Amino acid sequence: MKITARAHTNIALIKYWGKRDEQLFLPMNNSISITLDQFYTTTSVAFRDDLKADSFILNGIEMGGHEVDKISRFLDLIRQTAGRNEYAIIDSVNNVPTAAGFASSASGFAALAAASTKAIGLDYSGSDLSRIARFGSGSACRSIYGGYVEWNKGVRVDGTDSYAMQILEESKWDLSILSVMVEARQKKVLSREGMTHTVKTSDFYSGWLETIDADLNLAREAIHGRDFEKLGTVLERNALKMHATMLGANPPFFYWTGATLDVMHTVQELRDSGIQAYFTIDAGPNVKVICQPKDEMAVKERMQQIQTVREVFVCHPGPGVSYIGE
Ligand SMILES: O=C(O)C[C@@](O)(CF)CCOP(=O)(O)OP(=O)(O)O
Repeated sequence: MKITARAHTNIALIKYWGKRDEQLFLPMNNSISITLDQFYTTTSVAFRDDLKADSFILNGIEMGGHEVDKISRFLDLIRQTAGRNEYAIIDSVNNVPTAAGFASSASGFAALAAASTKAIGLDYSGSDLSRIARFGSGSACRSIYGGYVEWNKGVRVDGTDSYAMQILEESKWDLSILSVMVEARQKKVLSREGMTHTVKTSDFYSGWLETIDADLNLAREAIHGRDFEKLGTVLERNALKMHATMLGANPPFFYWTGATLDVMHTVQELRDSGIQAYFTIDAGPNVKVICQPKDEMAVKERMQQIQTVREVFVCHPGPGVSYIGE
């Protein structure tokens, strides 16, 4: 039976940057994110006993090699959990503008986890689904829920207590998340490699871990209190500290380009002019600018005036995973 699921991508406000267990995808620290309304992946899965291997169609193109292997490794876990051995046909469509440079692994693996568990007969939801989506990509475990989400790192060695929970549903606090796309220049260091290298070599990584609980507490208080200035201040500082750990790695590395800095300076100029806007940056040169809906138009127009900005996509808090059709 074919099952279709949809999951939306998320942006971390307090970052996941480093694993304590690479095999079990167990993070060093908790992270907090917002699920976005505009960017999502829709994935259909059908297990069939007449297939000789998994097949993976992404945006209408049959994938091969590394892409299929990644999916099959994840499906092996699903098959093992269900005690089944059939192969599957996976058909995935990313509603993420390619220019957006968004890591669609979070929405991709959350949608795949939801569709494949249901298709194989596992009735997973909530924490069960978040826990198994984590094995696809850490940040995917947060996309199971909508709105404001926290991934609890867990303390158990086997990772059974490492999964995400919703802090506040999407309809309870509307914010504007502007995805500001700039020219990508250098080869992207994937976040998985980047965080592994940082944990292993960065002189600044211990400072990151020492200050993360204070950041998490401030972010939780800000979300519960709908305190935008408090949330913006902590999320911008947290992103800068994450990127600082990379500068302390050996060899150092960084994702920013001149255009990234153009956006960062402009956001700070907006604040100097009285408009509350804050930025966060992940494993790439693009910047996400967060503001209140009342300032969205002014902030978007200012971003579009920056010569080195290619495009600006506007998002708001979005929903958790859902099933479509069947
Ligand atoms: O999203 C965040 O908290 C912060 C980051 O985006 C910063 F770049 C990392 C996301 O890492 P992910 O792709 O989930 O890694 P995986 O577990 O190795 O697949």
